[in-house]
This record gives sequence, structure tokens and C-alpha cells, in this order.
Amino acid sequence: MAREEASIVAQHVTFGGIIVLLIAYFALAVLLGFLRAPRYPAAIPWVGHGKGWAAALRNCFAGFTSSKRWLQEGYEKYSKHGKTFVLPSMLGAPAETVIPRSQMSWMLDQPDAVLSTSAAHYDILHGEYSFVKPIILKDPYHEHVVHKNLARNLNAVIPELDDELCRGVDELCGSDARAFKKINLLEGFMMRLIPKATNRMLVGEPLCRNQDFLDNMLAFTMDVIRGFFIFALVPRVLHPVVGTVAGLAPKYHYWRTRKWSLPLIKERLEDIKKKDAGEPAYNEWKEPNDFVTWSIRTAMAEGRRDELDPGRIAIRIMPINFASIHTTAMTGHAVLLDILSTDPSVVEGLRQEAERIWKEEGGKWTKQGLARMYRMDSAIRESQRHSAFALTFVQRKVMAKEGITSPEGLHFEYGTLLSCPWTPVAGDGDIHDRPDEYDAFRYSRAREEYETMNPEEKEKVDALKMKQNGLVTTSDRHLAFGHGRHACPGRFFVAHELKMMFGHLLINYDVKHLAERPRSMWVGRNMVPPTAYIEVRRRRIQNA
Ligand code: HEM
Repeated sequence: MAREEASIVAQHVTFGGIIVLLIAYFALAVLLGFLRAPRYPAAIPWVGHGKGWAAALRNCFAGFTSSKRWLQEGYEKYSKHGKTFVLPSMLGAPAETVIPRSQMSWMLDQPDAVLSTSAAHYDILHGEYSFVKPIILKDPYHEHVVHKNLARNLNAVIPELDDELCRGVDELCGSDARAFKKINLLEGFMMRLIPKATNRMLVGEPLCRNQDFLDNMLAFTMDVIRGFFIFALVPRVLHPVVGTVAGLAPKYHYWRTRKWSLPLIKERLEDIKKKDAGEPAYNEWKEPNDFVTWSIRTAMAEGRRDELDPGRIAIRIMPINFASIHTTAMTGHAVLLDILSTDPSVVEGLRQEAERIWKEEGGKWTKQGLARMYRMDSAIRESQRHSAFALTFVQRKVMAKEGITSPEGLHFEYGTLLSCPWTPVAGDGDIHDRPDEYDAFRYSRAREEYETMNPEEKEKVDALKMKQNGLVTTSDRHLAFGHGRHACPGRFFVAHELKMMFGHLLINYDVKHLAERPRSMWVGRNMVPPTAYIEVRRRRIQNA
């Protein structure tokens, strides 16, 4: 009987039938998504195919290929005249209300209870499903820990990073001084080095080099990124169903990392307890300067007993890995492609600077020395501008139940997602001279000149303005790390990390020039990096 029923069903399932079903499914899903979305003020303009539910259906597919162009059009037509516009949603990704630069300080001045970064991240990153437990992104205590501790502990972190990165670069690039070695830049170089360096700061050695721990950590970050695409393809109304299944992979990979991280965290908690109790055996014990210690010390000082649970600390390591690894790897990838495909004098200029400073600092990387790497600083910042990897940054969600009214007089309802345009600002000829050109030393020329001036000459220069062109100094024209009080707290770490990594590479290796920069592709609001290779050979002049 069951077999007969199955055969009847099979006879009625035709290709045409499946297509009709799919169209009906997407139309219904778009309609439901449309009904659930916050209502927008009537006066606000939309880019793409406009507003209304028929337009929403077209936008949700066209957005995958056209979002970059739509954002640029909206920027020219509205943002540059101080007006807000809406970048339409794509299937699972919500619409973004794009705020012009002229209103950015108003937006950043709003308290978190009115415009929230963490609530925006929770929605965008699918915090309900992707980070093991919803509480992790709902109450992002790990972010608070990083804000409070990372920058002030950089002096202690730098020698550890120096060791990890120089060792890592040498392992990957080898010691052959005759033949060039070809390495896949993203998978074989960045994604091998960055996780180790990041985890040296998070959990210290030797765990930062434990391959099983790193593999599962990377698998977790890939789960979250895969989630972006899965959720983007699935209508919002189905997210609870899909999320329950998609959330199993990050849970599994967390469980695999915790096998390694949990014993370390438990031991650290014990050690700190004994040290604080004044046990004589701990007189000489110095607590390691890493994220695990910072989490414990911060939670103890703030009376957050929930954050002293070893399992909770083990989960908190995951989103920090997520926030660090891909952003840094994508940035480093873009920098190397940019500097290797521009005039060869750029690599030479960067190498000279790195060699000089490394020697001046006695053959090691120091905070003071890294702060003087103006050319490298500029080359990285210029790459973030020229080869941006996201259309918008500085996302905020309206949390005030009554909504909020902008200086333009537009009222945004609870739940509206606000953001700031990045790629159009980065490529704006009114802000940057020759915006299409990768000019590695765009921000360092004035600084280097300033350093050669005598005191009287220096007095005539607006030094503060010049220093604002540094990699870590965010502004409404340098949004790669966000801006305002929620700007990336990892950027100081990243600046040191990338400078050390590239410095060591250029001092010790010849890296072949690229005739052409491999082209990136945009899918929706994100850049997909090209597959690219570098060719390296140990330099005969041994400086290291
Ligand atoms: C090149 C690498 C990186 C880039 C481009 C980057 C970019 C960003 C951006 C755009 C934001 C949002 C800021 C805003 O909404 O205004 C952010 C937030 C954040 N980043 Fe990074 N990031 C990088 C590396 C790191 C690293 C290495 C860490 C940790 C060690 C980190 C930790 C965080 C945290 C905790 C936040 C949330 C801050 C908050 O909401 O208060 N990031 N990052």
C-alpha cells in the first residue's frame, strides 16, 4: 500500500511542478519577510528596484549581483547631498538604511539602548544559532574583555607575537635560497599564520599551535561564514528551522576545541585562586598575559560569576577567533596582492624601512619601532581603502521601542538596521586624490617629511591632522575598523601583527612581483577574495 502511494506521488512530481512550487515558496517567503520587516518612512528613497512587495521579490535576487552598484548609485544621488536611503534586502539579509557621512556623528552619539551595535551583530551574524548559545552574542562580554585589556597589554603581547609570526613565516616559506616556493596566499599563508598568532594572544603556547584545536577553531569560523550564505538563501521566516540544523556544526566544533581549552582554563582558574590566597608555592608564579587571564580577572573584578564558569570562557574564545581570523587574513591577503602588483619600488621601500627599524631596535620588533613603520602603516591603510571587503560598516539596530528620529526628520522604527557606506566613501574623488590608484605611501609621505624637519619647521605643520592618517585612527573617511566607541578594539593588535609579519617576510625573503592583481568578486554585500599565489625565496643576505 505504502509503495503504491509513493509511486502515485512520484508520478505527479514533475520538473515543472517543482519550479512552480519553488516560485510559490519564494513568493510567499518574500511576502512574509516583507510583512515582518520594520516599516520605513514614506519619504525615504530606495535604490535597486525600489519598495513595495513586487520590488522586494526582484531585489531579493538581484541584490546578489547588484548591491555594490546600488550602493554607489545611492551614495552619489543621496548620501553626497546629506540624505539617507535604503539598500534593499536580499532573501535572508535585511534591508540597510544607509546614513550619510554628514549624520554619522549623530548616529554614533546615540546610547546603546537606542542604537545598538551588539543587537545589529546578533542579527547579522545569526547569533541565535551560530555561536553555540544565544547568550554569547546577546551579552558579548568577550568584547568588553577585549576593549578593557588588549590595547593596554600590547607591550607584553608583542614579544610573543614576534616569536610566533617569525617562526610561522619561516616554517611556511622555508630556507631554500635558490628556488622560489609557490604558496597559496589565503589558504597556505594567511590562514596558517593568523590563527596561530591570534591564539597566542588568546590562549598562549603551546595550545596556539595545537593542530586539532586550530583545525576545529577554523572549522567553527567557517561554519559561521557558511551560515551567512545559508541564511541569506533561506527566507527569514524559515530561519528557526534551518538555524536549528545549521547550528549543530558550530556546536560540534566548539565541543572539539573545548577538549583542549577547558583543561587550560580550569588550571588557570585554580592557579589564580591559589595565587590570590597567598599560597607560598605561587609566590614566583606570574599569570600569563592572555585572553583567558584577562577574562578571569575582569569577571572577578566586576563580580560576574557567570563569566567565571570554565565552559563559558571556553565558548567566549570562539567569537573572538571569528572576529579576528577572517578579517585579518582578508586584510593581509589584500595588502600583499596590492603591494606585489604595484610598482616594484614599493616593496623595496617597505623592505628598507623594515630593515632599518628592525636593526635600530636591536634585531627584534618593539612597540616603539613598529610605531615608526609609517610606510607599512600607510600601505595597509591604503589597501583597506582601495581593496575594501564589505560595502557598509558601522551597523546599528534601532532598539528604542518608540523608534528614533534623525536630524533629517526621518523616523526609524524599532528594528531598523542603520549602516554607513564604506566602498563609495573609500572610492570618493572628493575625499581621496586619484581614488582608483593604489598609492601605497599616500599617508606616509607627509609623515616621513615631517620627521626630517627641524623644530621651527615642525611648528608650522598641523601634526595632529597628519597623525590622524594612521592605520588605527578611525574617522568618517576611514571606516575599515568601524568608528566611534564600538570601533574595533582589535585594530591595535592587527596593526602590530601585520607590520611584524610583512616586515619579517620582506627582510628575509624575495617575493616575486605580480604582473597583474587577481580580481576580486562581489557577492551581495561582501567581497570574495581571488585565488592567488605568492612565490618566495630566502634572501641570501641573512639579516635575521
Ligand atoms: C584587519 C582585521 C580586522 C578588521 C578589518 C576588523 C573590523 C571590525 C569592524 C568593522 C568592527 C565593527 C565596528 C563598528 O561597528 O563600529 C569590528 C568590531 C570588533 N572587532 Fe574587529 N576587526 C579586525 C580584527 C579584530 C581582531 C584581531 C580582534 C580581536 C582581537 C577584533 C575584535 C573585535 C571586537 C571585539 C569587535 C566588537 C566591538 C564592539 O562592538 O564594541 N577585531 N571589527
